[in-house]
Amino acid sequence: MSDATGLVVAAFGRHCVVESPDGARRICHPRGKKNLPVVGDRVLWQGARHGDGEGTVEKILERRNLLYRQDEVRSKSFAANLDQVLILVAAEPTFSESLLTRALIACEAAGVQPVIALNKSDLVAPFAQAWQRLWPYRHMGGDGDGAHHYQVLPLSLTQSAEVDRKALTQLLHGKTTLVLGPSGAGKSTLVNLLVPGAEVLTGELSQALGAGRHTTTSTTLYWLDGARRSALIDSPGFQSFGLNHIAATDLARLMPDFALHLGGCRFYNCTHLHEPGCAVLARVAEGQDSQGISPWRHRIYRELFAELSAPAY
Ligand SMILES: Nc1nc2c(ncn2[C@@H]2O[C@H](COP(=O)(O)OP(=O)(O)OP(=O)(O)O)[C@@H](O)[C@H]2O)c(=O)[nH]1
Ligand SMILES: [Zn+2]
Repeated sequence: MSDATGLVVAAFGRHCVVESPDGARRICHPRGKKNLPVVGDRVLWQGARHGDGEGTVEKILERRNLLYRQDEVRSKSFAANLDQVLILVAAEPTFSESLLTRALIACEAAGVQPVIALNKSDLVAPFAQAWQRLWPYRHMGGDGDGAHHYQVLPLSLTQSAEVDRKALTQLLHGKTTLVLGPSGAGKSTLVNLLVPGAEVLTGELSQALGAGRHTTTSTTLYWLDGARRSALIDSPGFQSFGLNHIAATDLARLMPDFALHLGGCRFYNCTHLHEPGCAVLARVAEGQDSQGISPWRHRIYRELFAELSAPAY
């Protein structure tokens, strides 16, 4: 029997669900222990000989990109072959700027475009404050054409559902988008708004996969259109976001507000922590300057630099 192609649309531990081009789905198991398939992977698979309807993933086709985090002890892949990542935070609970920055750096390192959404604009005062905290992200890398800033989308998923659905549908059109966000920001609300019946679908998948198996975490791909061109990938929340796969000396290049000034330091191997003649340090200041670097961002950089320079043990 020759191998067929398919797309991984769900992953639960070591098992995954592979969708064929005709839309049929089946549970598949990876061949080896290494190189587990992740959601978004294009794979070659084969049906089992004994005909229980399940299959085996024979090969993972070359990935365009892979977004993952690398904590001290383990690596956690989010998904592969992404066009963009939607990072959903909210006015409340207050989001961690460090986690946001880490997610953005991981996106830059993977070569995937991040978009930030700030939910709960109906909570007027906390929203205004959060929107202000996001000022550097809305302007970093300079203003004007070709500037490398991040799109920041205000949302109120429960109060202006229809308006938000339109904006999001446009943003996600024709793309494969991973949604990341801390618990409580409104990720389930967003998925259910865009994919009516998502909960039922996930329930069915978990049940099919869960029979006699331990299923805890899951990542699921949902199609947003009948033509199956726009996809939304939902993955479990996270409390930490390790970047141990990134070298400390690469951090500045992956932070657009720092990257803007990299040619200007006196020393070619400047760490932008303490050196005289550092063009990055010269731009660290309070206030609204699209060429500037907020003290918060520099503090996060300093922490990350220390974390990634520490010897592994
Ligand atoms: N005020 C307000 N509340 C919202 C909005 N969107 C979601 N919520 C509420 O925020 C809470 C968290 O929303 P969820 O969608 O469950 O968030 P989640 O990110 O999936 O959180 P977990 O399930 O913990 O991962 C719920 O009580 C929602 O009703 C919004 O636009 N405004
Ligand atoms: Zn420097």
